[in-house]
This record gives sequence, C-alpha cells and structure tokens, in this order.
Amino acid sequence: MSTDPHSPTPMSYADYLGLDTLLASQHPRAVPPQHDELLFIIQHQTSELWFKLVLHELRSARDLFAADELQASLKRLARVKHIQATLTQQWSVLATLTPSEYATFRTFLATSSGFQSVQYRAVEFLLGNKNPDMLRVFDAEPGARDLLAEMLREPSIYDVFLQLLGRRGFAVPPEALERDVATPYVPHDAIVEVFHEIYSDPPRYWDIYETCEELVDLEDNFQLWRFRHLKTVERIIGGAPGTGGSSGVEFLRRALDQTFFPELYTVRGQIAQGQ
Ligand code: HEM
Ligand SMILES: N[C@@H](CC(=O)c1ccccc1NC=O)C(=O)O
Repeated sequence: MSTDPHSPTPMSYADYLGLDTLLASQHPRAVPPQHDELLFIIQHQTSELWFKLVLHELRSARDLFAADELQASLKRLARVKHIQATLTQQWSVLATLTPSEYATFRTFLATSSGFQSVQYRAVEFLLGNKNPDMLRVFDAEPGARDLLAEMLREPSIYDVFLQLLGRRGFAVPPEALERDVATPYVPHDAIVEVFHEIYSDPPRYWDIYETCEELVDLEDNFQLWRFRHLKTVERIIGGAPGTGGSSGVEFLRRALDQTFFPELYTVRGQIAQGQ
C-alpha cells in the first residue's frame, strides 16, 4: 500500500458511500410486483438514515450540555432542526401515494409497523419521552431491545439541561436532579419558577434563555413531523386500524398531546397571564 499522500489508495464514490449495500437494500414484497412499493420503502429508509444522524447529533448535544459547552451544543441542535424540517417536508412525497395504490401492497407488510422503529424510539427517549413499556415491542429482537434499554437508562437532553441549570445556581429541586432517568418524567412547579426567572430577564440569562427557546423549537418541529404523519396516514388509510395493532389515526392524534419539556410550556401560560 502506498504511503505517499500524493498517490493515495484508490477509492471510488461507490466504495466510500457503501452504495453496493445501500442500493441493494430495497426488497419489495408484493407479488405480483407493485410500482408504488419502492416509494414506500425509500420513504422509510431515508427517514431512518436521517433518524440516525439526529441521534448522533442529539447525543452529542446532550454530552456537550453535561460538559457545560453550551455554544457547541446549540450548534448541534441547529443542525437537528434542519434535519427535522427535511423529515417533515418529505411527507409530501409519500402523500402522492393514493389509497388505491397503497392497497396494492399493504397486505404484504403483514404485522410490520412504524411502532417497531428502534431509532424513532431512541430519539423519543433521548428527548425525554421515557417509557419502559415500549421495550416490549422489541422482545423478539434482542439487539434492538438491549440498545433501547441502554438508551432508557441514559439521561435525556432535558435531564442534562436541568442539571446544567442546577450547576448555574438555579433552584432545580433535587427530585428532578436525582430522578431515576429510566422512568417517565414528572413535571415540577419549582422548575416552572426557574424558567419564569429566566424569561423575566432575558439579557441577564441570555445563553440559557436561548437554549430554552432552542428546546421549544425542537419540540415544535417534532410535533410538526407527528402532525404530517397523522395527516398523511389519514389521507391514505382513513379510519382503518394500523398494522401494528393500534386504532390508527386516533392513536397518532393522541401522540400530539405529549410534550417533552412540560415546564417550558407551563411557563408560557403564566407569562401570558402576567403571573
Ligand atoms: C402509508 C404510509 C404510512 C401509514 C399508513 C402509516 C401508519 C401508521 C400507523 C397506523 C401507526 C400506528 C401504529 C400501528 O398501529 O401501526 C404508525 C406508527 C408509526 N409510524 Fe407510520 N405510517 C406510514 C408511514 C410512515 C413513515 C414513512 C414513517 C417514517 C419512518 C413512519 C413511522 C412511524 C413511526 C415511528 C410510528 C410509531 C409512532 C409512535 O409510536 O408514536 N410511518 N404509522
Ligand atoms: N402501520 C401502517 C403500515 C406502515 O406504515 C408500515 C409498515 C411497515 C413498515 C413501516 C411502516 N410505516 C409506518 O408505520 C399501516 O397500518 O398501514
């Protein structure tokens, strides 16, 4: 092998990007073949690729919060926000799939469902929607289950942000700082108070204030993705139950009530009412 930097080992575009594997990974199931199944597969695969990058960036953002590197963390979050915008826009491609077209291959999906997306669940965990019950979905896939179990035990980006606020001297209650991070997050009035203080004097707390707004942007973007999923699903399968065994659109509608950063929303109501 050459060590001369001017004549590096040859490598092609396809080698570097692993295109042999990537482009050989679309396996439509319908018999006879159905034209629109490739769209469905690629829409999911591209989403999973972006989820992979979101996880990479969010983990890093969380670890940078833990190291008090706020500016570097915000840079990561800025990238995540653009990926989320792309993921949300991408629904318009799938929305070209009509109910008749989807019906030509839906039965071949059998019991598979987005419920079983490990990376999606990992993003939810990382943002703070911890739910140990979700692990059961992966009982038949030990690798996936172990990865998620590990993510469940790691602190979320919100857990780490609250710890950072504690280090900055804000009165974050010990129950929030020392909580079992594998369990669902429980909101605290004292944290609403902390945010109230921060939002009452932005110039004094600028970097923290900006971070709070970045977190709200993240949640907002996440909800837009959920909403577009719901509306796309509605136009394709209407009120039919999902292949994953849920009520379908009704189930997806309820997910819109979930919040990752509850106190950041409660404080808004207080400010708006002059409290
Ligand atoms: C024709 C297109 C689609 C339909 C009809 C559809 C339908 C559904 C339904 C009904 C559910 C609820 C679970 C169930 O009972 O199956 C669900 C969940 C889910 N879908 Fe889709 N979906 C579609 C496309 C997509 C795409 C492109 C993605 C991108 C990765 C995706 C990701 C997910 C995820 C992550 C969940 C779990 C959501 C949660 O637990 O809150 N879906 N989908
Ligand atoms: N839950 C969908 C099926 C579905 O969308 C799906 C099936 C296999 C792999 C990914 C899927 N996407 C999201 O749920 C349905 O009920 O039609």
